[in-house]
Amino acid sequence: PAEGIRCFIGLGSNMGDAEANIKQALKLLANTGGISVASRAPFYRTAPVGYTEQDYFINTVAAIYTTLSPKALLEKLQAIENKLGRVRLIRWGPRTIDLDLLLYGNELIHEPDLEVPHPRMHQRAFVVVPLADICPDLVINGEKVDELARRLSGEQDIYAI
Ligand SMILES: Nc1nc2nc(S)n(CCO)c2c(=O)[nH]1
Repeated sequence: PAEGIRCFIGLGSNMGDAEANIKQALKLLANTGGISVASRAPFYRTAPVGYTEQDYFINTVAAIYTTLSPKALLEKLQAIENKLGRVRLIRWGPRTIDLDLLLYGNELIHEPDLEVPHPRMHQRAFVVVPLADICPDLVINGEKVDELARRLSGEQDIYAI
């Protein structure tokens, strides 16, 4: 059986070969001590939200189990972003890879450098739609994630690829 806490990670890329970047990030994640990748959703092409003057993204969500603490897990995610050449030119701007810690078990974490559940995840089709693919019974912000996915995908451009 998988060991540790079940977490959900959002993966996104809109620079370079986005699908290859995400596949590489998943491989690095699976090869990280203290992390096992349990499942991932299909890939989606998604309209940029937040900073919209940029290309469409490829997004997915993965379920992992980890024995790492939230901070240690966050450091591993950032290390993978750096390894794949993440350059922060414009905050919210284009990126080769983005790994967001969405959920860490049922924990609520409010620290300057870490907020879990991710504060904007319930507003983002690019998170909620793939999340509903792998865990439709989750409840986010008091709403079943599969209902949230149906509602948000009617408002934001998102295409299964
Ligand atoms: N569609 C889409 N829009 C985004 N805006 C930001 S910021 N990001 C980076 C993830 O927080 C994304 C993204 O991954 N996908």
